[in-house]
Amino acid sequence: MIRPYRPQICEVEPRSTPAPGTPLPRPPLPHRGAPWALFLDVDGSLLEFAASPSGVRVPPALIGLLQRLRDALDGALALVSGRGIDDLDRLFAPLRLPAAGVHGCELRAADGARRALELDRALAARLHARARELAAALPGVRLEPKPAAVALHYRHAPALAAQVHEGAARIAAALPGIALQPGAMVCELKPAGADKGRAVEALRAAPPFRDRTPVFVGDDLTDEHAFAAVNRADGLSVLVGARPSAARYALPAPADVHAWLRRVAAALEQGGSGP
Ligand SMILES: O=P(O)(O)OC[C@H]1O[C@H](O[C@H]2O[C@H](CO)[C@@H](O)[C@H](O)[C@H]2O)[C@H](O)[C@@H](O)[C@@H]1O
Repeated sequence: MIRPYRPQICEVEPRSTPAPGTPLPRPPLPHRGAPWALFLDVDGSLLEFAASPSGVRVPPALIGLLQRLRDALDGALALVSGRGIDDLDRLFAPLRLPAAGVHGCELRAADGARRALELDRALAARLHARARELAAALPGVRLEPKPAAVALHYRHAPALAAQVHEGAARIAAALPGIALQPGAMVCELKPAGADKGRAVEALRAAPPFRDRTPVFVGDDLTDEHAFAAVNRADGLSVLVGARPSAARYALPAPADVHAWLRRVAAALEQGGSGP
């Protein structure tokens, strides 16, 4: 039997500059008097990866847990994803949480107000046409069109990874204003001005996120922008998995994220876990 790889995680306080290869510590629990704002990535962090974007399973208990966290944080809980916000609402129904979608192209504030970075129509048409052509030339590569972006998935054709990245890089080079966003068995093309770090900063500019310690949990390269943003704000950056990262804490897998979030919810409901 092949056992899934579970990186070793140690239980010590983080050092400011861990030596390369040193396991990151597990994240702490909230303390009284230092309220958190929680920002959660979705695929690979809250949800296990699936064969296709529509194949993911949201455990029913996760919906209840997110609801508890939102209430205990006075609303300061947001999803920050490469998926569009409508897709997030469908997955996490009946919740409609504050969110950043499509790597920060879409934002929904706590009061429900939405804004979106829109691509020029002609540019969007060229982007989608070039991405369709590339996917058609690479059997097994699947196209996921999104508002203002496009994802080229090669989970079903891993041998084509290099061709997908090279083809996507050619598209980005030909279309000013479009940038590459590599991810888990995927290469995405998105507006150059959008990333998850800016999305977290935009959400933090308004209540209930403002003046709270930002805590970001993510697994992928797109999440590095958000790790950097919360590190700048003296927040907590939590990597799901094990790889070189700007994150200062780590958890091995989504199941461990759920377990930690349950402890966070319990600590918040009891008024914080310490002085
Ligand atoms: O920022 P995230 O919430 O982590 O979203 C990143 C991308 O996630 C989805 O793709 C990934 O998950 C799929 C389902 O498990 C998997 O099949 C795929 O290989 C992964 O790359 C989503 O489809 C993308 O739109 C998101 O950008």
